[in-house]
Amino acid sequence: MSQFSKRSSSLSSLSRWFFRGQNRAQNCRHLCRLTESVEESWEPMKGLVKCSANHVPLSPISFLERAAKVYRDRKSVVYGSVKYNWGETYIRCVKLASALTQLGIARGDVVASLAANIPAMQELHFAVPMAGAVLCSLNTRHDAAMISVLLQHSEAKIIFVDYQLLHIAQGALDILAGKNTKSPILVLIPEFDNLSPDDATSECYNYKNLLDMGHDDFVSRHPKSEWDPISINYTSGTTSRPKGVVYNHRGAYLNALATIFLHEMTSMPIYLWTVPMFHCNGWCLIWGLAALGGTNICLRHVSPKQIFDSIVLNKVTHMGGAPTVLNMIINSPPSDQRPLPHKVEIMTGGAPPPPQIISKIEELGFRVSHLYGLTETYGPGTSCIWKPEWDTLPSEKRLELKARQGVQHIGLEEVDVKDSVTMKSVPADGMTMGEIMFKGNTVMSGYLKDTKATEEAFAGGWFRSGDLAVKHPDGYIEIKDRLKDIIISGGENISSIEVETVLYRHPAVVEAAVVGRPDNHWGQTPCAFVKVKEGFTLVAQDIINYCRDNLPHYMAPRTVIFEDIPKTATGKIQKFILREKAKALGSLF
Ligand SMILES: Nc1ncnc2c1ncn2[C@@H]1O[C@H](COP(=O)(O)OP(=O)(O)OP(=O)(O)O)[C@@H](O)[C@H]1O
Repeated sequence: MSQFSKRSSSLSSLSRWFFRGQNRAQNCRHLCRLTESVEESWEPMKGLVKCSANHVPLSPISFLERAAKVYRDRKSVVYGSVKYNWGETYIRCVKLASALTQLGIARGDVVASLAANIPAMQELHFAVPMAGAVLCSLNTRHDAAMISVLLQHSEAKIIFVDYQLLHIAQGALDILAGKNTKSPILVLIPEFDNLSPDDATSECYNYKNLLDMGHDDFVSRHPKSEWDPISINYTSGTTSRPKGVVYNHRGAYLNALATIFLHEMTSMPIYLWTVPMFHCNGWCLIWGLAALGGTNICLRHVSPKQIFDSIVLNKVTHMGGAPTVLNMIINSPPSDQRPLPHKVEIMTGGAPPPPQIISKIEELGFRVSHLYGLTETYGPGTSCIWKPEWDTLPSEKRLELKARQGVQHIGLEEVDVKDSVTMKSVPADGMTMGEIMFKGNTVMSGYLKDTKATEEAFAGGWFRSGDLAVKHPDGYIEIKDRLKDIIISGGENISSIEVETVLYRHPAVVEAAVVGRPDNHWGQTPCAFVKVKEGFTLVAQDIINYCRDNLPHYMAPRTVIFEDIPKTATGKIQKFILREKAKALGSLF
């Protein structure tokens, strides 16, 4: 029986899971040797030539170069009154790349950014690789201490800083100076190319100067190999300290194309940025939009009113957002909402979307697609591909199907749910749990400077996600929990996602999260954190009774805490904070 079959796991089997990891590094090294010997024995057919005519390392840089010709006069970016077309964006990127090389940036150097969803972020995604360098876009919610750690770890030579985040970056550089560590050069990004007097007198470089410095005949440094790194993305830090995930040009190219397919985008879409551009390079869509000559609509601050206004004003066709963004839209006051002039495709992912949220956002005129992935898979890795025959099913069944994480996208070779010890696929019975594993060209190159973590992640020749799921008879996967989030009570596995789904059905609940509270008798008991809708009053017993009416009793929360729920900048609930709070309560029994 699988280690994670629904009602049979115990705490000891969970720890076995971790300890088997020690053998994984060995498996991984064995696998690499096998691969080498296969390549040695291959002989090419006579007369075939691999040359520049038929082989170019894949890189998203080529999307921009083509867009500058094919979509030259189409808008590439809109940010309030700032508008550039693809011809202008291309020239700006060439000049910026040229300026970076003048500042001494060489192939493989790291250039960091700390900025909101503004046009400079789009430009840096092309200009930095065009200078042969590696972009490290940092989470805008980090504090100075964390930014200093990430700058030191990535060894960034330059950091581009949004003027609104200057104090954070400056604080980080002060910390580095205090440690006698070499600081990166700071380049200030003002709100507009016209500098304010304050910006002009600042001692650091600024974005405008750099553009002026750059030459428009600079020849881009395309990658020598498509395996060359293009970006470093630190994970969200939802469960632990952020890890530096390295992407290469080939993976970025393929995932950008796969993601535009997932969004069902056709030529020249209009995309509203509510997904942070720093998160997995905007799920690789910054590059993907260039492939289609799309328009990037930038918003500095995301609010439901701005989203609705922008959709109407800019004729937005597509947008993306974590389930928390969707939840924010549906719970916004009617005065902030506007009737949608057309169907807007909205891609959600990053956390499990409760079916109730999907239902309500669709009532507002959006069409939801659901994707799943990790920073390690360049963002999107699977999608719940919709089948037309499902359209006529009862609403509850349709939502249940759409909340599943689905199947691999075209950029990946395989996604499977496996027993993490035996590496056997779990049966497609919708019941037996295993770990989601990935294989293919859109899996990270590895963790920066962390060989041990990289080997463990790839042990057995698959990338191990740490997410627990079941596989349904139609091959679609459904996440039950993160390995670190599953609650084990009296030897039973409790999926926090299943309990949360029931909580979201309660008419007075806006947001909910469930974690394990340590318990002397049961090991853990479910503890729910609940945010109640304005105008409603609930007591803990209301929630407990509701869950007991809709779930097996052992899954119902024993503790309920009413409060706001902490989230990361990418919209993920910070369960580690909630776990600390639950732990501080002590044992219930
Ligand atoms: N559609 C989805 N449904 C359920 N969970 C999802 C979905 N999309 C993403 N996730 C969750 O998000 C995780 C990936 O998050 P990400 O790579 O952004 O950083 P993180 O894992 O939260 O950070 P850290 O590893 O530092 O804790 C997945 O492993 C999964 O648990």
